[in-house]
Formats: sequence, C-alpha cells, structure tokens
Amino acid sequence: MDTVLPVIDISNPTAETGQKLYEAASTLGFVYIEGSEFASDEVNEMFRLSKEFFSQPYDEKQTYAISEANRGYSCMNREVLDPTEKQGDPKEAFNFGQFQDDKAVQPLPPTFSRFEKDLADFSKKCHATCNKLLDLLAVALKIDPAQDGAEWFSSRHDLKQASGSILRLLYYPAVRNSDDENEIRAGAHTDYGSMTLLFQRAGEEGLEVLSPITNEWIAIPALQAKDSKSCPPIVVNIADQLSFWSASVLKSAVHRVKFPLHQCRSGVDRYSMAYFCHPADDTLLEPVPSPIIQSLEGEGANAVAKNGDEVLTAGEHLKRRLAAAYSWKQ
Ligand SMILES: O=C(O)CCC(=O)C(=O)O
Ligand SMILES: [Fe+2]
Repeated sequence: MDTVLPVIDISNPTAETGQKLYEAASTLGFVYIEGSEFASDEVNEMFRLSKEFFSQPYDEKQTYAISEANRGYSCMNREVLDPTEKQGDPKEAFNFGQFQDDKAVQPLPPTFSRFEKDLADFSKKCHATCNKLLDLLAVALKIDPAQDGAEWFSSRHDLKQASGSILRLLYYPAVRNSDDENEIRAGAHTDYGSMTLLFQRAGEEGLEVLSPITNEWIAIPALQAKDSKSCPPIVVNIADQLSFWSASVLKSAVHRVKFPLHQCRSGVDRYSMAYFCHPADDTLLEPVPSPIIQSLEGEGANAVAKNGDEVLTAGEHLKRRLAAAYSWKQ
C-alpha cells in the first residue's frame, strides 16, 4: 500500500539512519520502522492474548478497572482523548505499567498472568527499541557529548526508575449499522510521553495523522511485512515530551482513529497495540543541550512544559493529561 510516511530500516543504524529519522520526526512526527527485533510470531501472540481478553464478559474485565496509576482495563466510552468531545471513545483498552523483574506491578486477569513473562519481554523490547531511536535522535540533534551526548534521552529512560511507560492493548469493536463515515473511534489527540510505537493489523485500518504542514488528515495504513518471519513495519510517533525537550523542533502530531465505512459495514473489529515510552517521572522537561535547539529564537525556544515559572517534570505532565482524559480529581 502506498504511504506518504517513510519506512526506515533500523537494523544497522548509521548517522544517515538518524538523519532520516530526524527529518521525519521534525516534519510529520510520524514514521514507520522496519528491521526491528520483533518477530511476527511474538506480535501475533500479543494480538491473540488481546483478543482473548476483550472477548470476555464486561464484569470480568471490569474487575481490573483502570486506576489513577493508569493501569488496568478502560471500558467502552471511558476515555475522552479529545477534550472537545462530550462522549468517550467507543473503544476498550488494557494498560500494563512497567514490569519489575518480569512481574507485573498490578493485578492481572488469568489470560495475561499465564503469559506474564512474554508480556514483560514484549514491553522491555518496546522500551529498548524506543531507546535505540532516541539515541539516533540525540546524535542528529548534536547533543553536547560532555552532557550525555547520544545517551541524553536514553539515560533518562532507565527502566529501573519509575515512569509512566505503558504497554496498551486496544480494541475497537465494529459498529455494523453505522452509516457515519466520520465516526471517530479515538478522538484527536497528541500522545503524552516521549515517543509511541504502534502495532496495527492489515485490514483493520483507521489511524490518521493531522499533518502539521498541510493541516490535512493523512491515513496511516498497516503495511505488509517484508518476509514471513519479520513483523510488519511499526508506526513510530513523536509525543509531547520530546516536543517540549526539543522546543517543538520534533513534532508531536495530532492523530485519531476513524473507522472506514466499508469496514464498519463488513463488521471488522480493529485491534492495535501501543507502547507509550516515558522518561523517568522526575525528569525535567526543559530544552536539551543541542546547538540546533539553542540557536532557535522566539516561540519555539519557549515551548517548554511550564507550571507558572516552574518547568514541569515528566510525571507532573502525565498526571495532568490523564486527569483530563479520565476526569480524575487532581
Ligand atoms: O489504535 C490506534 O491506532 C491509535 C491509538 C492511539 O493513538 C492512542 O491510544 O494514543
Ligand atoms: Fe495516540
């Protein structure tokens, strides 16, 4: 399928790979990666677990209802990603927080507890993939080698420290009698962390990005894998915290999920999986020591997450965004 987003092979990354990633990250903020360490079997296995979990009765799933720590099950219409919408998104989700010593730090339903180690491995692999991409971006941003250089971002994403990183399984049930082509399944939003990996399946389309350049919605289709062993290209998008850190040079683009009409009518559900990669909670969201960013003047350089005069930490920023999406009291 044709796509306007580049597909970047990260199997043997060079400075040129980093430059391509930087170009995509600073224009649309969305890109596909291939040559990752994910095999098609392990991704399919995660989708199988997801399907098994969401097919269970509401009461069973609701036993694991989402907490303010952002872990657990979010039922239909629970989350409002676009605060201008009155109704919640017609989707379900299950969030896994960071695993510790391969154990979940939250109660798991039997479907997942039987595969706890696989889930922990998958989550860790997502995090390692993000750190690899973050190192490439740090090099492209020419971050001062005397101040962590290539590891500037990844050293702030150490899995041993508490963070908002979440592995999320998503389920958008088909609406067979819907005639509304504009029906939105996940409201327009930007992601809260530093970057997001998104796994989607062919034939279950709907993801769109609002181009920061043309202001038009662009479809982000599921692409085919290059061979039967590899997983299909993974969508990567820049999220708010990388945008704050880079004084908006890296774009946290607005995106949403629609349900293409022909798929609603044929009764196709959509399953997707996201890994929201976050820095450690106490990380300050101030501009990074990069000559590219320091040379900016005006508005861009001021795009820092602030609370009055105080620069926010990653943890504070996340708490605010979650409170808005789930109406938690602050
Ligand atoms: O399911 C998708 O394709 C996207 C979900 C998403 O954007 C999100 O949960 O932040
Ligand atoms: Fe998103």
